[in-house]
Amino acid sequence: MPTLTKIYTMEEASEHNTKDDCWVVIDGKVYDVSSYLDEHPGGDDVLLRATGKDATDEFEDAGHSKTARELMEQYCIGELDQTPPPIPELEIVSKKQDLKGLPQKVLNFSKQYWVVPVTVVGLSVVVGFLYLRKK
Ligand code: HEM
Repeated sequence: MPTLTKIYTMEEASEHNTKDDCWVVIDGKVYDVSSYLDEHPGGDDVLLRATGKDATDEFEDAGHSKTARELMEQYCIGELDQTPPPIPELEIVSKKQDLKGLPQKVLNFSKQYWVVPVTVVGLSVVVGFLYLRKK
């Protein structure tokens, strides 16, 4: 009969981070080492510091023996949820929405872009006319 493996998220596993309730995550597996803390030859402090994250590197760095690896199976309570987090939907911001943030005055001005050149040409005509009349 197949055995059901309990799946935990890293968030769930990291909630167990005290001397009385200590879980560690090593190589995708979750271990409840609460009862092993006092016996651990490497000390309880290293295990407590290894909670709330993937402690695979720390475990491997300590150079654990084959015996240690066999022993740890006793404490395995499940596996880590490895499903990748969903990719957030890209927020498509249309140009129209983008313009919503601009002040109304700027928007109104951009609609009347022709006002500036027309004013310049108009003034030039008036100045030119006055200049010619003076002559
Ligand atoms: C279920 C998990 C674990 C078990 C069963 C376990 C078991 C053991 C055992 C039996 C030893 C004695 C040396 C050996 O036989 O290799 C040991 C040493 C040690 N362990 Fe662990 N360990 C576990 C997790 C960890 C973790 C997560 C870390 C690091 C964050 C760690 C760090 C150490 C250190 C630093 C030593 C001392 C090595 C030395 O003095 O040479 N252990 N462990």
